[in-house]
Amino acid sequence: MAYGQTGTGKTYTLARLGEEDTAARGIMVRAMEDVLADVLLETDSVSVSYLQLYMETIQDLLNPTNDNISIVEDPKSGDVSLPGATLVEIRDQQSFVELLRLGELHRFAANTKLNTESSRSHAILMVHIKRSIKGRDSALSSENCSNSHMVKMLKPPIVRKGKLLVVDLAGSERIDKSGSEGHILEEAKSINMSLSALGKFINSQAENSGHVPFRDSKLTRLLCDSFGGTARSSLVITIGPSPRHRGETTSTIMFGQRAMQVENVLKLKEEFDYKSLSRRQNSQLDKLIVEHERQQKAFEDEIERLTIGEQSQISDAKRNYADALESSQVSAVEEVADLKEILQKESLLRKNAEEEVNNLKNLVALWKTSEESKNSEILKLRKMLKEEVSQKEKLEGEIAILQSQLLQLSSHADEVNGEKASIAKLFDQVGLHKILSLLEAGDADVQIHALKDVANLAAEEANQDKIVEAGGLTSLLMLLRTSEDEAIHRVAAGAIANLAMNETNQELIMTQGGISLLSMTATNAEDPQTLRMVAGAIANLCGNDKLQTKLRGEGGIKALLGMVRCRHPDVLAQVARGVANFAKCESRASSQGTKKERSLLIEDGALPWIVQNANNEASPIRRHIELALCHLAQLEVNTKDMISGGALWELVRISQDCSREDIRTLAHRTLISSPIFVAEMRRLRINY
Ligand SMILES: Nc1ncnc2c1ncn2[C@@H]1O[C@H](COP(=O)(O)OP(=O)(O)OP(=O)(O)O)[C@@H](O)[C@H]1O
Repeated sequence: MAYGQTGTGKTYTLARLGEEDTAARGIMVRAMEDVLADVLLETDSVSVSYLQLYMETIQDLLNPTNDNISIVEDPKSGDVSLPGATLVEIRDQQSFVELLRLGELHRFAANTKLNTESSRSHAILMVHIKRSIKGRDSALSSENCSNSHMVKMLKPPIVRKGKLLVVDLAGSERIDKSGSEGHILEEAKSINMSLSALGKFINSQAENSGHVPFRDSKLTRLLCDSFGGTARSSLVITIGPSPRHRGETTSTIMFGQRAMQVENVLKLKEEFDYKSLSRRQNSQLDKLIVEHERQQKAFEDEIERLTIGEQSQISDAKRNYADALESSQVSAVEEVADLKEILQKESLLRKNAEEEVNNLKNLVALWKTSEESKNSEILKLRKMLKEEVSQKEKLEGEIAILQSQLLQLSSHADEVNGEKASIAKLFDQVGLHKILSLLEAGDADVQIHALKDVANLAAEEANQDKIVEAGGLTSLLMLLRTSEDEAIHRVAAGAIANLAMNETNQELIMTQGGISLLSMTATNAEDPQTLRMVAGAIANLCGNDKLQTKLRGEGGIKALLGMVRCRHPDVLAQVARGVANFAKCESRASSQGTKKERSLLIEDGALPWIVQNANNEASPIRRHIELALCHLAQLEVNTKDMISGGALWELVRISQDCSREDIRTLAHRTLISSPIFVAEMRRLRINY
């Protein structure tokens, strides 16, 4: 606030704009520069009113038509405000300077109207500064919408306020000195009155008196919250250096001295910013509404989605239930049918079981009735058994005596070696049945002696039928089958060979499996005499026209030919005899027209051995083989094999060199009767 005599530089000090020279800037411009330098656009606001107080009337320098602005005092805080004054928000220094220029222009126009260069009014620049205090109400900016945050939002933000008054007081001068009168006088009185009231106001504050008379003028009413108290106050006093203004100067200095005694206690002014709170709450509410609508929409979508899913599941469950119900009904029907079938089977089984039980009951009854008769029969049988046992003991005694006699006779028979009279005597004395029964004796010596006797008996044709009828053949074959003694095999085979001379016996031997047993014995035997007996038996069988196929089929031919492994001439002679017998039968069958196939001997691979032994040194062998070749040559189907096997040369030799004339003739006749042999001999240039 500038106080001083008219024309001493108050306006110069406060209101100069200093546009051309920054050093000439007044306090108003400099103060605004300081304010704007600290302003934060986000939180702070700076707004300005520019007024003048003239004749106790407050006029708006920013809007001259607004010329009677009333003062409002807050009874609680004591704050003074001018709600009717134009309030312009300042963003930068330039706009403020423009505003000051506009205000000065209006003030200058008023002074001109009054025909004075002097300022006859108090010019008042009011700068309002507000700053929102952050941090204390940070919750208000939260985007969250929880209840706890909502509670915090009810607490309004704080706004810190400041007010700067720059007052260019009208000049103080003594009325008498200025010599004014009329309106000027009234004007001067008004100025003096207000300055006087200001002086009293300052005095009372300087003296710290309980009563501060600020209602005496509008100037003090305007300044009551800005000078002293909680405000910081600065007073510029201006004086005129001329001695003639000594009194004014003294008065001005004394005014200043009093003002210096005013004490002030600075206090921050803060208040709740309910407007900001309301704006923020509205904004927050809008966001909450949007969020709520979004969540509502999401909830409805989720409900719809779940409903669709549930409906799908319900329809699936219904369908599955229907399927399950249908399949369970089908399976139930099938199960009932199965159970019925099982029940029928069980009923049938039960019925059968009941019948079985009845049958068993009947059998038990029968058994009980027949038990007594059986018991008596058992007693009878036991009695018979007892008699049989005593009879058996008696017979065993007889057998022992006979065995003794037999041994004596047998040794005697061996001594006379083949005397038929002795054998016949034996036959008559002992009896065939008893001799055959000794074949089963446990004593090996008795057994072999009995066997030799049977073999000797079988050598005579008269005895053969009797031996067979008495079961001798069966016993002999049994010995081949069961005995492991080769001597027994040899004698038994000899006996069988003797019996095999008879055509009827030959068939019996075959029927009772004799071929297999003889073949088995031939395979296992090593002794040439055993082989000779076996070969002799088979050779006899080979002479039976009816048994050709069966003999060969049961392995008889192979067994016969297999025995040539033993090179003993007696064995080979029997083999050759068998081959000749077999070939003779085939030849006979061929001439009768019952055989047309190739010889079974050739089939079984006998030809090479026959050709090889056709000129054997041993005459029995050679003779049988020569006969065999002649018989084989009788079959036209054998000729090719015989030619390729070298038999033709042997036949030619036989027909020319054989010692027996009948064989020579047979060979010759055979050769010339075969066109194939004739053609081959011609091809080979054999001069025949
Ligand atoms: N320090 C100064 N240097 C130069 N000139 C000055 C100085 N102070 C004031 N003046 C000049 O004196 C004249 C009057 O000054 P100014 O108008 O500021 O006085 P005032 O105290 O405001 O007068 P009033 O009370 O009548 O309005 C002006 O022309 C001004 O330029």
